Amino acid sequence: MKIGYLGPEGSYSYTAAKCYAPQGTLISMRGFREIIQGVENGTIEEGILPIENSTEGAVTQTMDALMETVDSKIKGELVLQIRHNLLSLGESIGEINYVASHPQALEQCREFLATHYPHAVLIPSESSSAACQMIKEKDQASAYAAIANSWAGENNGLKTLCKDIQDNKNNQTRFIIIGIEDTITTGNDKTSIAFSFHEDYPGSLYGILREFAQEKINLTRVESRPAKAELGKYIFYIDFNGHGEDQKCKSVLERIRKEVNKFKIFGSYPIGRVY
Ligand SMILES: O=C(O)C(=O)Cc1ccccc1
Repeated sequence: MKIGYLGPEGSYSYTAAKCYAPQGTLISMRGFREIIQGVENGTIEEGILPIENSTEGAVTQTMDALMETVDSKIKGELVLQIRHNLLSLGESIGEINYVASHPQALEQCREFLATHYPHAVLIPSESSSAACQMIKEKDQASAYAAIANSWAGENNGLKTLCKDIQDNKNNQTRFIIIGIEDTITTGNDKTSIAFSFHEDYPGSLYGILREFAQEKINLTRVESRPAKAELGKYIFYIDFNGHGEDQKCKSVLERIRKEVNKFKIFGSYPIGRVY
């Protein structure tokens, strides 16, 4: 099984992919869009993408990329406990002037950085492990630090200057697995959908939420994202307990489809575990 992840090796996505498929063939990729495209054109069978974090909320790049999927669906999920470390080729904490990592990781360590490195220049990178590779090649490498896991650091000859620097000790990221095939009901599933309204009217969103309430279907996540057409237009994202093929969910989805303008079912999948 070929599984695409945001590489290079040692990223948090790599760790998540290892947890999901210890025997899988992991393929390093450069971005979330490439992973989805890879699944859709068959160069990889599955892809793993971070979708939300307990501190920072939605991974908006993934949310937006999901709206563009054609054949691929969410087929699974897992939650990864994430501990960030400050890594450098140098050994002195005081010398650091630049801190590089994936924007999500920089955000999750915002207070730590503001307290200890208020003057450091933050360098957003493609991934935490790409940041490790990049800083070790700098001329004044001891002025650079990366935020990543220690394994990514060791892989690049970096030392761990500071451990557990995430602002919230219980820092968890949920990853989704995308693939092409439909899943079957397991009895412990979740479904992800998105929709938008043609026009704004009182009670539009309430009407949708009421459908779930009436069937006693539990919502596990509600998000909105700009529709990117004009200010004030949104796409709503909802995750709920149940599989789209369960009779109760199926009839709710059919009713919702009639009430909204754009409607997309991202997939139904077994509720994931925490690693
Ligand atoms: O940069 C990485 O290592 C990633 O896999 C993206 C990411 C960053 C921070 C938390 C979860 C995923």
